[in-house]
Amino acid sequence: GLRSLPGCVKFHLLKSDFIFNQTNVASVTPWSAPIIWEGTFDPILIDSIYKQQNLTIATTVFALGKYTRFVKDFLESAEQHYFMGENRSLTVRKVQSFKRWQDISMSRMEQLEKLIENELASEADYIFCLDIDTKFYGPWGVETLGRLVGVIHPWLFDAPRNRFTYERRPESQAYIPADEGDYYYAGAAFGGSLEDVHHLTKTCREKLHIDAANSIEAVWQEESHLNKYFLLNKPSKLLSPEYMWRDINESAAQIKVIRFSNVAKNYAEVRPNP
Ligand SMILES: CC(=O)N[C@H]1[C@@H](OP(=O)(O)OP(=O)(O)OC[C@H]2O[C@@H](n3ccc(=O)[nH]c3=O)[C@H](O)[C@@H]2O)O[C@H](CO)[C@H](O)[C@@H]1O
Ligand SMILES: [Mn+2]
Repeated sequence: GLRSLPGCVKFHLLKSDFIFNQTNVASVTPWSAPIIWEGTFDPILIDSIYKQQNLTIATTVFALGKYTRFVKDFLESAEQHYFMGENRSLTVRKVQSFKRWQDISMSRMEQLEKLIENELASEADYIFCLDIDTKFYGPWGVETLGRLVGVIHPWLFDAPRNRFTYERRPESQAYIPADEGDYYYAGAAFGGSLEDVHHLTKTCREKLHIDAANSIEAVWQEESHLNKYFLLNKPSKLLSPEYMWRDINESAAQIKVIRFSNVAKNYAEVRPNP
């Protein structure tokens, strides 16, 4: 039997298949936040834990101009894969639009900040803010919930840090120096508690306004500011690129399941400006 020695740690080996499925990807950040990949969680167990909490999850998408064409597939695929089997309701509202797609994309931060303040903070427990030129192909469930959640960008998940497309001009509020940064996060999906996402959107809105006043626009608009925010405010959970993939027809060895993906689009045709 085991002798109990002073200062001796007993290891309990809890062996279960799903823990050992995924071997070639990091499933934890250097600040000890989980990175969610297929095989790092038991969907049935985690469902049963969250079921008892009776949570409400708000999800926002913007569809302005020709991007309304993406709404149908987004919603129909969400019905099938996004928090499967739960009650849903849909609210549509008019928002201000802009002439440049960059302004539409960036303005989401301020619109979200106000929407959370005025309504969602009292109505939901968690929120996800997603791009509309997207579609669900696999399960997205309670394993994604956390205080502050970022998604690793599908183009840069296996790239070295020096290739990350952070804003590199010190004049911008989104500036990240060459030797800093943890991951490159997608602008197309982020989430968390209403309080944390409110702080995120408020901070990004403030920084976007300062940049605008200084006549500088970050290289990837609000995505650059989101990356700066996540550098200074570490996400409590990261989602792997399974949760924001490039295109359904592309593959990578690390991606066992595509859950949510960009839809291929003709940029010149769908956007109001280059
Ligand atoms: C995969 C990913 O991380 N995508 C990001 C990337 O390019 P994307 O090419 O994904 O940007 P995009 O053209 O999808 O625009 C972002 C979003 O703005 C909305 N929209 C845009 C234009 C328009 O005419 N009507 C409209 O409704 C719509 O919700 C769209 O999903 O960089 C953008 C900022 O540079 C955003 O951070 C996107 O989230
Ligand atoms: Mn997009």
